[in-house]
Amino acid sequence: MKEKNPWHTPATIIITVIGVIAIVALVTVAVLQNRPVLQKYKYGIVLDAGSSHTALYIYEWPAEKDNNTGRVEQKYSCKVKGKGISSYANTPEKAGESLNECMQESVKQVPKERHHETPLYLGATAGMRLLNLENSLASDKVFQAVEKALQGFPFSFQGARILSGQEEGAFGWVTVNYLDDRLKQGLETTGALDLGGASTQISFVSDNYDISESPSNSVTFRLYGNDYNLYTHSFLCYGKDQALLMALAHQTKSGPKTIVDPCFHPGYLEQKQYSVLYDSPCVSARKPQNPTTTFSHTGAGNFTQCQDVVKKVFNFTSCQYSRCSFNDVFQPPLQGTYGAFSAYYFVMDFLNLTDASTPLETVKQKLASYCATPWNQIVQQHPTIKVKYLSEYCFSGTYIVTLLTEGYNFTSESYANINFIKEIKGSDAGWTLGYMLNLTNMIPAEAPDLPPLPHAGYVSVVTITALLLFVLVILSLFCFCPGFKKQPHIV
Ligand SMILES: O=P(O)(O)OP(=O)(O)OP(=O)(O)OC[C@H]1O[C@@H](n2cnc3c(O)ncnc32)[C@H](O)[C@@H]1O
Ligand SMILES: [Ca+2]
Repeated sequence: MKEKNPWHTPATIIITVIGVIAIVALVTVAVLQNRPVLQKYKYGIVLDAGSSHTALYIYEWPAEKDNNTGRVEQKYSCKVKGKGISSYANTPEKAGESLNECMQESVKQVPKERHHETPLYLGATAGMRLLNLENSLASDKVFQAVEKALQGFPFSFQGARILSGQEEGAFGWVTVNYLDDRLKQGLETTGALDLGGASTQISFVSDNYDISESPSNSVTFRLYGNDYNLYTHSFLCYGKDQALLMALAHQTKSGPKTIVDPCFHPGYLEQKQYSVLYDSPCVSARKPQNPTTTFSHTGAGNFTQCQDVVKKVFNFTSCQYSRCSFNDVFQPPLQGTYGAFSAYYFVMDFLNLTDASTPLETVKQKLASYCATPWNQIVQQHPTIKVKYLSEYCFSGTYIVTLLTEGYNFTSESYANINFIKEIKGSDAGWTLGYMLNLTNMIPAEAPDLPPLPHAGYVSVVTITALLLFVLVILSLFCFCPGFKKQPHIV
């Protein structure tokens, strides 16, 4: 006699098969219905026409989610060869031509079917601000040439313009906090420090400060349901190239034939032209009366003396507000952490000083020893680095430390809150992303309604519930239907 398995009745087999089919069907429908839609992307292009060079960035985001949950990421970047567009004041057509190579590459990078709907923006910063101050006709011509060149590409060109200093500072802050996911999550924000060639920006949220004390330094945002009261200031002429010109102008007031500059390495010697040095609105007013045509620029390599020279480019004597940074500019108390990018990063990275755990005192000691290193030794140690950059790292490092401590009032303690960064999660830190997010209304004022569960959680809950229901049905059949009870079958 063989006991037959009581589950092997036609009824249980049919119920089991139907049950399994039902569960598979239920889970499949739920997963398909709620699966993220096949990823199609949209694109936006921003040209950052800086004082020293132009860079192109292509951003990409999932097509279905452009106004709430989708992340915008940098897909591609291209460094335009040559100098910034403001350097083409005398040959404006060349400013337009200079953009062709990167633009042609963008045509390949963005899928063809998206070309016509991809917005293209050009924002110019301090180089064009200075050219506009000096010669507005020349700056208009440069813009005309650039616009003509950009209109020749298949994208949706949205115009070329000069950003105000407030915009440049505020959009840099938006970029850093967007990439760090601080805005969407309503987390404490991080400040943004941007050091360009011709201007520098500081932007941060400081609680309990009175906006009305200096309304021009205040920008208010409502992003993802949170209000932000941002302090921002852009110092024209305080980018590292113009600051160097100002420091040299201080040392050549009397029009000497030779200067011994503590911000350059011992043994450094270069003949420089007065006409080139004073060819900028940041210094032109200080031009000596009867200078020789050239002067010998020699180095002494002394950090402390270099700091004294650098301090002379700041004016600390007057402040009409409750507190100031420098040049009679209001600045509320520093607060929180800061991301320092562009030249802050390039310079501190070269000097191996980007580690946030390096104390300010150590930074100064390392700079002092770097500045004191003879020029021929520096050149030998770094054969691949552009000589112009190489010769200026001592000045630039000293300028950065002086700007942060004497200018913005960072102390040994608060200096530890500065992170020197180039990019965040693969996207470069800078104003361009924030500018595009703003112009495409990609950051909503109110928090988007998100589904209560993430997709994976939703699928798990549906699967587990279906399984539980199935087990429950089988158990109840087993308990309450007599035909399902275990019975010996006599064969
Ligand atoms: O914001 P503005 O003032 O318009 O200027 P920019 O946008 O052209 O300025 P960048 O941040 O691109 O660069 C800032 C400065 O850093 C310089 N720079 C770029 N790469 C560098 C490197 O690797 N080492 C040293 N300096 C560098 C560059 O020449 C500028 O003087
Ligand atoms: Ca810049």
